[in-house]
Amino acid sequence: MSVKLSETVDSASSKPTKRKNSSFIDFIFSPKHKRSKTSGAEASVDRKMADDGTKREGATVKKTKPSLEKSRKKEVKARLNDEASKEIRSLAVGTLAMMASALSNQALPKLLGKLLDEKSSPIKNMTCGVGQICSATNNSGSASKALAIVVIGGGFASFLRTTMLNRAQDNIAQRLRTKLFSAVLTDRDMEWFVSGGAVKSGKEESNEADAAAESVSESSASSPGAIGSILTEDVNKASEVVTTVFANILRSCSSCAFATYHMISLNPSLFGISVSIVPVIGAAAVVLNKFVKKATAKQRECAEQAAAFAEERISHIMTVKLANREKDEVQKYVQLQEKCVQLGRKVNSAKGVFMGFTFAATGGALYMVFNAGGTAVANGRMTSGELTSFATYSFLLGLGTSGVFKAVGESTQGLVSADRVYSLIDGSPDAKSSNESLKLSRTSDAESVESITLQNVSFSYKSSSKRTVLNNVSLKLERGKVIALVGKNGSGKTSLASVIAGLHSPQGGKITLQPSGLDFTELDRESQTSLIQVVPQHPALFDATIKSNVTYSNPNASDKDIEKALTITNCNDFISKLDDGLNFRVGRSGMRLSGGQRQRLALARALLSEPCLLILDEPSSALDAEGESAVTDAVHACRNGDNGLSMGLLLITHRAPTLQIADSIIVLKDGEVVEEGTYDELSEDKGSALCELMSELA
Ligand SMILES: Nc1ncnc2c1ncn2[C@@H]1O[C@H](COP(=O)(O)OP(=O)(O)OP(=O)(O)O)[C@@H](O)[C@H]1O
Repeated sequence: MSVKLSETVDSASSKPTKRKNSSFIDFIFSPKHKRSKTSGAEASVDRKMADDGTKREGATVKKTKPSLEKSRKKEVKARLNDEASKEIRSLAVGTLAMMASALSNQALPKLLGKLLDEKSSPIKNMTCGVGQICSATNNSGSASKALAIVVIGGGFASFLRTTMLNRAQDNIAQRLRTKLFSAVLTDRDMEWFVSGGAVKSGKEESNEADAAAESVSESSASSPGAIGSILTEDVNKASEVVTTVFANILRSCSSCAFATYHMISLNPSLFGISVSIVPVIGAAAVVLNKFVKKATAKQRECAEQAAAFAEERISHIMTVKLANREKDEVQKYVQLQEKCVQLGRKVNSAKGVFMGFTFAATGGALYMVFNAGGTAVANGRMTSGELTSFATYSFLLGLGTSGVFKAVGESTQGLVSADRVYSLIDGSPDAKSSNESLKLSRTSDAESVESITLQNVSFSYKSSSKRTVLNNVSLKLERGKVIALVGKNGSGKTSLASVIAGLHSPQGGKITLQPSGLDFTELDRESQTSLIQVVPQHPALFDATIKSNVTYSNPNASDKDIEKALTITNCNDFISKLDDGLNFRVGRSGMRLSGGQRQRLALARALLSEPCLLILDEPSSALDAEGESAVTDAVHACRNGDNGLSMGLLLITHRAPTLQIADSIIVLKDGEVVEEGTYDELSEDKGSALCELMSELA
């Protein structure tokens, strides 16, 4: 059998591939405007350090030391810079346009002052001819013309700034979303999804949670609601950091610089008075920034919990309604929302205090400026137009200063979000790298597999690793043979099926392909799914047409193949009665079909990929009639494979008629195989584990 290394799916593509020596945002965030030098190697060391000292299973990071927080921050910034560098053209045009619009804003006060002086002293701008006939010189319209140019130019620059920066932001957000979605879908094993992704970060935070929050699953990190919240809100905030927020900081800084220059050139002593408030506002901003950062992290976590809660209740709406718990659930959701709102209020109050404080301080400074400036005008040291210009520049300086602080606050929030995004992208270090996987050729290698053998397979779930769910399980699954797997509830049947299908990796023993002896767990997912298909007890269908649901396992299947799979599974009968036939939309989770019809379609889907082994988890008793014939169809398909290529069938069942058609029965008890034999052999021995089990179930 020829085996080649898989074409590597670059799982690392979701991780930073290069680091820039200097960064947009280091300039902004570095306290002394010190550029961070983060090489790829440094970044990986950073990540290792972070991994060593932090609990980073899944989506969350538990910070233990300030230094780690620093290195993580550095890494997040470097990765955002990588993203920004891909949008350099839009960012450059947008930033230049923003600077141009800032310049036009700066020119306005001077031109307005000039216009005021021209209008208030028209005589200065008049030329008087012989006979004292005076007329306004061309000079009187110069301020108006310049104003018109500045206003139109400024408008165009604003248009350019908005479109280019938003374009860059949308592109970055789109790439982050794609990476994140791809990481979640491809890099995570089933364990991550079923165990909730992670132990939540910051126990100290959950201690503060109120009763409602505590009642919500602590492990919501991998819930669709939580992931959805990160995909939308956090990605938006993260992409803003290197686009609009960065440009806002630049604009505000340049605004401050220009205003300062003009104010000094107009009246240096007045400038001294007006900037006396800056250190006070700066100190307030530093305090605020620290608080906002902490509160934002808590707020985002709370939003994630609420989203996970809502998503779970909506997806299990039937259970909620059957238990008549709608009002209770709404109440819990309200409590969660209240908790989030309270955290949001803290952030908003802090911002409000800062804005109010800034307003009062700026107002005070303006009062002092006008007081001293009025005297200067009265003494003829300044014109009223110059004072107006000065006051407007003071206003712009205040606006610029608060703009810088506001943008720094936003970037702090954005970095918190970016950290959440990258933590989810990076994921669990246990996820199998596709680089290490083997790929089977579908046509030759997969078809040559005659059986799949389990030798002393042991397995525990990582979330409860001390409990052995499967213990030294050995069995052989051959093409053309039907094996029935029986056992009490919780004996490990579904877990065994998941391990065989490659959804979970066993901690002990081996699963090998015969006759090649290849290790099944070493294969990539594509090869694994080409060999083994599972039809679960409650198969999931997507809200799409019957055809796209059936071809989900093999999108390239021909119409002939689809027709054949539907015929084998006896789907044609009910499909022909539907208005749109194969194009009938099955509704969310296939709810527009009966349980048995869903089971049949799932069976057709599994057969369409022509596996070596099919695992069928029998439907529950409520679906008995339909389920039974679906099982019969599966048995038929197993024994009468195409081109003489039959398939193995592992049936998880309890029903006697199914047991009778099986070639062999395996009885599982507490994760161990306690009995194996034909139905006749095992049912003859009244003391057998099978008889004991059947009498218990009767
Ligand atoms: N995701 C999980 N994390 C931790 N433990 C789990 C998980 N899933 C199942 N278990 C545990 O593993 C054991 C075997 O469960 P499994 O679902 O395989 O049993 P089963 O034989 O299929 O049961 P049933 O007949 O009720 O479907 C159970 O004790 C169960 O509590």
